[in-house]
Amino acid sequence: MKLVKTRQELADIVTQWHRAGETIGVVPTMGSLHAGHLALVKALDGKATRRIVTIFVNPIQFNNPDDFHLYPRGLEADAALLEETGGVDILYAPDETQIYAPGFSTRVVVSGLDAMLCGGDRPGHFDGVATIVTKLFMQTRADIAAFGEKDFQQLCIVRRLVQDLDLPVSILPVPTVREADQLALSSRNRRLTPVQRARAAHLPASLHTCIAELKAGKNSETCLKTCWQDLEEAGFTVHYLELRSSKNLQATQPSDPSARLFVAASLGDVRLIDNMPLC
Ligand SMILES: Nc1ncnc2c1ncn2[C@@H]1O[C@H](COP(=O)(O)OP(=O)(O)OP(=O)(O)O)[C@@H](O)[C@H]1O
Ligand SMILES: CC(C)(CO)[C@@H](O)C(=O)[O-]
Ligand code: BAL
Repeated sequence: MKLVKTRQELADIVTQWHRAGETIGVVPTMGSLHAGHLALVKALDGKATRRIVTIFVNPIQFNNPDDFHLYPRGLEADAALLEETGGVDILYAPDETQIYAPGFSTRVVVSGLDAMLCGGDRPGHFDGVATIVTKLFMQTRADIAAFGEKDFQQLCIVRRLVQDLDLPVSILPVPTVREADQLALSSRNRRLTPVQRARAAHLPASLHTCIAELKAGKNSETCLKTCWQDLEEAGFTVHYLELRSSKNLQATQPSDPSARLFVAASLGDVRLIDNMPLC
């Protein structure tokens, strides 16, 4: 695996790959890699002949400066994990100068999908995500890109932007990888204290309970209210808990086969998200 830090070096390599008829797969990340990220790399097996993992903690997608400064970072450990796992040709870890030149003022806005759920309590977040993802697609010239279903709204927004801008990349969704207690793996989990980490298991457990009740035909407003209260009793501050369609993220009913339960909730200043389908 080669560590590449400049967009010029990356451009030289991907140009050669394209000339040689290689298919390029990319996994965009913000680092502090875990088994969820490795599952995205693995999902490219048989779909790309060359694989790039990008690591860039993108300042413009953070609405909260503390969240940006406290975001876990560790390039050496990330590089070692990828090297040990194998199958990655390039780790692209640019600094800010390679991404946002002085005077940078363009934003990619996927309107509609960006205002709800995480877009509601992280204003501007998805403009930052759509902008960096578009830039990473251009810089890596990827044919295929893997994204996790843990960040389901992000996945929907990336699909929309690829379709709307005719970008020549296909999007590969990858199911959420979970810990033994069902907590979704996330880089931010590292910021939880041991007590918070133990409590965090309430998040997937409450979603499972809520889904079982919805499927049993109980009133959906009551189920969501009870689930919200359960989470608050477990120490969470709940930002949203909503039933939405996986297809278009619009509000929906439990009888909709595409219905999915979405949650964002914080323990202290660590904000966690999760989502699960009803079917
Ligand atoms: N548990 C997981 N299972 C599958 N994919 C995941 C998981 N966690 C993250 N991903 C995916 O990895 C990619 C990079 O995400 P990112 O680097 O932000 O990691 P993260 O663990 O989601 O961190 P955080 O949510 O704390 O920012 C995204 O496509 C994301 O959906
Ligand atoms: C897609 C992404 C790498 C863009 O910064 C980020 O939002 C993430 O890690 O999910
Ligand atoms: N995993 C999504 C990136 C973020 O929370 O900013």
